[in-house]
Amino acid sequence: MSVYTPVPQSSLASWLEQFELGPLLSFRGIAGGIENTNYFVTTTAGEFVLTLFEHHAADEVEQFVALANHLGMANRRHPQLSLPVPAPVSNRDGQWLFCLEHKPAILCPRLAGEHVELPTASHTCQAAAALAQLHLAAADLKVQRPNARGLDWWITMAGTLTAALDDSDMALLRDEIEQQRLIHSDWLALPHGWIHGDLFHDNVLFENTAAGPKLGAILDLYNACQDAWIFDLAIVANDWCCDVDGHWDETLLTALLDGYQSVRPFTMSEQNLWPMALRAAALRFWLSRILTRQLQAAQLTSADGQMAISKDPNEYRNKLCHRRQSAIRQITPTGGQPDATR
Ligand SMILES: Nc1ncnc2c1ncn2[C@@H]1O[C@H](COP(=O)(O)OP(=O)(O)O)[C@@H](O)[C@H]1O
Ligand SMILES: N[C@@H](CCOP(=O)(O)O)C(=O)O
Repeated sequence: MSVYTPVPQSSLASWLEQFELGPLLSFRGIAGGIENTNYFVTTTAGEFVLTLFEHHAADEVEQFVALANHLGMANRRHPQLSLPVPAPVSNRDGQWLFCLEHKPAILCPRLAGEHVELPTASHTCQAAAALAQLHLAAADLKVQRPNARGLDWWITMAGTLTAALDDSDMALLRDEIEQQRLIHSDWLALPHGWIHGDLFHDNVLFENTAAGPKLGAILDLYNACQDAWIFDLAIVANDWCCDVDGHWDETLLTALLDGYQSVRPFTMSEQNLWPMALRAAALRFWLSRILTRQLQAAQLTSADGQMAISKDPNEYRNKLCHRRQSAIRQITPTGGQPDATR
């Protein structure tokens, strides 16, 4: 499980004394995370999630939390929105960012809902609509955070992988980066803003209601940054709407595109660059999964690592190959909005 930093019960109990949350009743590590250490924590005041950031400095955490607070406020101000994002709880002094076991740490309310293993059209449509709402609601947030896993990072990563990849994967990687480089000025002209950056289906919770599934939580804003909005939707498409080899589920893809465009229709330039956005999104997670594997292997050989969930990088290589080979369907039958209206 992905608990990299153990927190002893006595440390947690005394740390919790600074909040108005009553005493610790129970806690347990959360197996599902990849990057950070997470615990479910129960006190007499309710259920919370403790996150210890394994790879982020305190100032980066402040940026994510600024985004979470901004979205949370938009959600409260506009009840028609569906942006349930967890924002941290403050202690008696108003402090919400802490150092626990030498790591930046926050405590958030546990939001309602469960993970969905096999999203349906309803799940996918709601997630896509929420993503478009997130894009619009974050547009007036002043905090800046460029994408640290964009083109420059792909080029740097490729330079480190000559020994790790075979010749055909290396050729694929180099060619894809070159093709992305060629359209980069068009990419920069796309509608941009804050993106979630990692809205995989394991980062969304749904509640079961009498009226059907209802989006309960949007989690893990820790890859949030500024980039092209359709790149964010392409990340969702590649995870929610196809099999591990990249073959589309047309029903889910239609639900995704309809859900997003019910809130924010595409511009012409977004429609044109959608195929390249799908490829860019596949490339980004192929590379980050390779890096995660390498870091986890290094941790285990240094003997201080614990069992961690590691996702298969080749899934995203295969999706990239599929996106390069297949004819990509048009986003809208009637064409996108002129870019001037964005
Ligand atoms: N506020 C929350 N409410 C409910 N569950 C949460 C909350 N935060 C995290 N979780 C649970 O913890 C899991 C891991 O959290 P996540 O932020 O995705 O970690 P990581 O960054 O390590 O991938 C989530 O998939 C979810 O099951
Ligand atoms: N959801 C991602 C993991 C998160 O991305 P990272 O860049 O923070 O490692 C995946 O499934 O690969």
